[in-house]
Amino acid sequence: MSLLKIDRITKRFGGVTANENISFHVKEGQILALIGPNGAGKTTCFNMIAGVFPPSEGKIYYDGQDITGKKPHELNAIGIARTFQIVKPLAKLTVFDNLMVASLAKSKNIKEAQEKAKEMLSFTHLESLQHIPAGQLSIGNLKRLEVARAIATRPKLLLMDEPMGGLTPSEVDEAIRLIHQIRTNGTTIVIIEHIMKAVMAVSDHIVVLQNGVMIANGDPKAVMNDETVIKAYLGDGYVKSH
Ligand SMILES: Nc1ncnc2c1ncn2[C@@H]1O[C@H](COP(=O)(O)OP(=O)(O)OP(=O)(O)O)[C@@H](O)[C@H]1O
Repeated sequence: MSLLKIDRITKRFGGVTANENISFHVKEGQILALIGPNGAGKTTCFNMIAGVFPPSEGKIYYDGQDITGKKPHELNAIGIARTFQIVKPLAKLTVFDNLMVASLAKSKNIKEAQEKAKEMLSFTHLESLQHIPAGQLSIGNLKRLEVARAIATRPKLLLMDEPMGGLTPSEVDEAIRLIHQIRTNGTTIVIIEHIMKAVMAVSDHIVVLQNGVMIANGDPKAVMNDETVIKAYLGDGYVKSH
């Protein structure tokens, strides 16, 4: 069953058409990667799903419900969470308190929120850093905190905007493991990512955008071997996988 269905969405900013007539769906329990060159329209598409702004045309359905034009807090309440490309923690609060703030957004029960915050610390391997102000974390740990904050609200659908940007190769491997674990725990994921190794390691399905238009949509191997995708995105030096 589809958890998320994007139905012919278009977004115009004045004279710029950032997304044009885009349709795809994400099955429950799957990971869909949204890829494409800089300026392709990936973040615009995310912003519409996350309720930052509505599409100019088209509809978005979540769990069978029309959510077009709903606000981020309304979407959060029905199980949609998001991580940002530029991570913005509450810099002066400790790692633990950042997770408390996130947990309390869902449950007003302090004990329950503390339990959830501890569970998220352990899940993202941040226990040893829990008393440190979030502003002092490395990029890798900040990205982990960002994921922990998003999943503390127990989402059914998690939108991840470039979770691996700026990570070292071993941190990328760690992030891949974390994403698999989140999916195993029952969360469906849509991820924007530029690191192709990570995209291939996590995704069940890939959608490729270029200049606001969807140029491919399908199984990762088939998409990566598609001539249009290779030309548009991967470059002539890319070697097909078989
Ligand atoms: N708020 C806005 N107002 C005007 N134009 C915008 C706005 N947001 C995005 N655009 C334009 O829409 C197009 C798509 O941008 P978008 O940020 O969605 O691409 P992207 O694929 O996420 O790129 P990147 O990989 O660099 O983050 C670009 O031409 C961008 O300049």
